[in-house]
Amino acid sequence: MGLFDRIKKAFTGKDDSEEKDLEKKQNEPEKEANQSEEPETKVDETATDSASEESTEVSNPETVSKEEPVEPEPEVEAQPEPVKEAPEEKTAQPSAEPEVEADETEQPVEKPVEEAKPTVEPEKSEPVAEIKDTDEVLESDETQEESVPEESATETEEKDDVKEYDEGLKKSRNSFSARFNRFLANFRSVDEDFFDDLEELLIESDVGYETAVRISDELREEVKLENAKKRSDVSNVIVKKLVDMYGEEGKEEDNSLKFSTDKTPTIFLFVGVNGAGKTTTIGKLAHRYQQQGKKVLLAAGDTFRAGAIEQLQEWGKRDGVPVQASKAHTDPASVVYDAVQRAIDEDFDILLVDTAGRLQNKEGLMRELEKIKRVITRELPEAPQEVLLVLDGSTGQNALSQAKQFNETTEVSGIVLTKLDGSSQGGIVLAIRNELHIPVKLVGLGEQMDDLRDFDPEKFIYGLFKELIVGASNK
Ligand SMILES: Nc1nc2c(ncn2[C@@H]2O[C@H](COP(=O)(O)OP(=O)(O)OP(=O)(O)O)[C@@H](O)[C@H]2O)c(=O)[nH]1
Repeated sequence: MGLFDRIKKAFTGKDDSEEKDLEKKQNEPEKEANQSEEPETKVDETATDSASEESTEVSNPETVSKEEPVEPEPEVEAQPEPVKEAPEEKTAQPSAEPEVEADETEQPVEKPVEEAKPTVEPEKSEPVAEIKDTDEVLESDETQEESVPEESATETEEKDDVKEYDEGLKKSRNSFSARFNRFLANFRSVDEDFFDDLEELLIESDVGYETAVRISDELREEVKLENAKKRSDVSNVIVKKLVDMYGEEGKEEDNSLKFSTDKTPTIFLFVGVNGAGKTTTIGKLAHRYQQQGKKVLLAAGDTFRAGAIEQLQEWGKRDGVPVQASKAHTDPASVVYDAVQRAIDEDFDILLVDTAGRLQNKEGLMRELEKIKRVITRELPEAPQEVLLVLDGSTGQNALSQAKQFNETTEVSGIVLTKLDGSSQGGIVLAIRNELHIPVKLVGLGEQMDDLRDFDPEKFIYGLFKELIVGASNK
């Protein structure tokens, strides 16, 4: 079962693959009859697993004859399908986008404070289902009901997670849904223009140029293969393809954070350009580990900017955790050295290291980050357990090029994608996967302490495509 079917089953209780089988069986005699006239449609070897699995299934003519008659097809030229919660108007962009990498001299970074909390409108009563591991999802509902007499803490967290993804990604979702529906509204037939427009839609959604072309090429085959002609079928094939692709690309990916395997402190080094959200992410993570009863220390390694030290100290106060800091413009490597020593001597569990997002030039910054890393590894050979690159998800392709630059010089082990509660185009996750192969490990879904989540691809995809997935089941 592909990711699309799994997610749909988990959230709607419907299994699209079963419906598909049924439809296939119903259409089989028709196809057989046509085979004598038309050359066989070639199955693209690159087509996704779901499509090829389906296409290889052998239908049983006996079963077919017992099934219900084929539903009448709605008109191709029908009005665009109404899609729930997908307002046509563009959702507001954060008015003050942090100028990444821009000025070399001016310090203050404009912060999109206006975006503070996403306006959490009451969601339509969509049942918040839990996304489980593949195997669990495949289990029957009865099994789950029987074995869960009371809700465990993990389950409550899971539900909170789904809710947070759902609410946090609302703007991104609406923005993508609106584009997608505009695209479908222009749908007349599946021709070259259609695929050109589709490519454009995908590029606008930040999946990256190469990925957009690839998806659109694969869809050419799939639309043909599925014999999709009406708008709802075409829409279904596209959404399914996108969702399955998120799953496909991330199959080998390990999204979990690594911790020290002995008694020495775990060290996470945070890198990324100004305003991406490093300090905020450190503050949120410190809160999380502090709540878990861990002893947390923060290191103010951004000595380039006095404000950055104060900002981290503010978070330290809020979280109730100590901050190792020095005066502005001291060597950040020495601050980090002191912090590592302190973490070892005072038995801290976790040390979170903030770094500068900008120096006079890129080479200087990269050299500084290397030096900081060397200092850490010299003291604790297995540390840092993570070098986390923080990227502002709402900056789209800009985030991707930053990631490429950082990755060339610093060995990045994971990505923190922040501000996904703004109008990001979730496609950036796909672009990062396809072009960088670095796992996203954490996502920022707001500015508050609790608005940080471990990256869960399935919940993310549900948050991003909810209406389209649910809508696809109601076709
Ligand atoms: N909406 C939203 N805002 C965020 C998120 N993460 C960070 N921010 C905001 O982004 C702005 C910049 O965050 P910082 O943590 O200061 O970024 P930084 O990378 O440390 O920047 P420098 O300290 O200048 O290097 C702040 O206003 C944060 O509140 C998020 O997930 N969602």
